[in-house]
Amino acid sequence: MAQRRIPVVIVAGFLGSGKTTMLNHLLRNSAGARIGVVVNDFGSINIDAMTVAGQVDSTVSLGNGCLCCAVDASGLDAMLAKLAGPGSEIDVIVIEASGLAEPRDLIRLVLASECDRIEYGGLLEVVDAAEFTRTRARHPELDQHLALADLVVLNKTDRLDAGERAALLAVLEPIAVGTPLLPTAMGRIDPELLFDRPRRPDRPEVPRQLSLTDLLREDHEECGHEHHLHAGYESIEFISAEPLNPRRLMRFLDDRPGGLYRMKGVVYFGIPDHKQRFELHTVGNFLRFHQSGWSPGEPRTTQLVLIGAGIDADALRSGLRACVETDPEALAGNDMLPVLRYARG
Ligand SMILES: Nc1nc2c(ncn2[C@@H]2O[C@H](COP(=O)(O)OP(=O)(O)OP(=O)(O)O)[C@@H](O)[C@H]2O)c(=O)[nH]1
Repeated sequence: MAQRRIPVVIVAGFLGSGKTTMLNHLLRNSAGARIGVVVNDFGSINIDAMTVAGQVDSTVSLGNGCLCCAVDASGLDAMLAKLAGPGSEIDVIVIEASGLAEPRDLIRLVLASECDRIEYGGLLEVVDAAEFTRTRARHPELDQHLALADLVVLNKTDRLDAGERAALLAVLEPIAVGTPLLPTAMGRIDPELLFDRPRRPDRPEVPRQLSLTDLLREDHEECGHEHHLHAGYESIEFISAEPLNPRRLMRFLDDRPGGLYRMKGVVYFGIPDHKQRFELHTVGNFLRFHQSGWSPGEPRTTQLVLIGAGIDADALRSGLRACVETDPEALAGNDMLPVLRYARG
């Protein structure tokens, strides 16, 4: 199977909105994923806490398999190539946009990258909920950033009461039309909203002593409960042994509700010439399919997980059930065109 490209997620947000706080949170709660973080200076990333294993030039190797590197926009492509180089063990690359460039320019840089081991993975805009009105007055371009974002992280909601929060959501919704708004405090987003837990069958987990990184995980710090990050999110599973109709699934995806932060899993379309396994991956508005072959003996089934807040589970399940094709013979190759627009090998 071809090596999967490494998704590159861009994190933007105005000064002090909480980008670094969120990155530190992701590094401490990476769920086994190896994260490459690109910042424009190391200053605020909590490197001490991550057991620094070594520093080479502008790259710091973190104890949990994550890498952190500092570049300006001109060095970005070279750094992406380095992070994603042959034998790279990085699962996801996160670029903190502050001081580097406008998010739009960064997206262009990533899309135009000559490195064929990466792919653009979406834009997260971090917003300081308490300062939103003042920030917007000083930086009217914030509206464009919000419109461009795939997921808006509404941080510092601890500083708002319920009425202020509702008023802010009412202002934001028409600016970021259809884009999921994710309220958080201290950037504590569930890492699985951004990337999958890696499966490393070649290296089974062996029992071991807790490392410093394990001990620093906020799960342990706060309540010792592994899955508390999922609290407040709802997770829905959908399984179908019958193939899905690609056009109907794309219509379902186009209309997915704003509270649906993440979808992941495998889709089986079963259309002649397109009988491959299509892995679906959405982060907010961002959507991508990865095509690959089925492993020997792997059942040809669609299996999806939907994660969100305030979502109507029954409506989503019945929406997906309506995508099941009862007459696959009626489908032709060109029914796959809407899917293939979002697909990579
Ligand atoms: N009350 C509160 N404070 C927060 C929250 N998130 C971050 N902070 C604080 O806000 C300040 C700025 O956070 P950073 O994470 O450094 O913000 P940033 O976007 O990386 O800032 P720059 O790198 O300067 O652009 C820090 O003092 C954080 O501790 C939150 O949800 N609630």
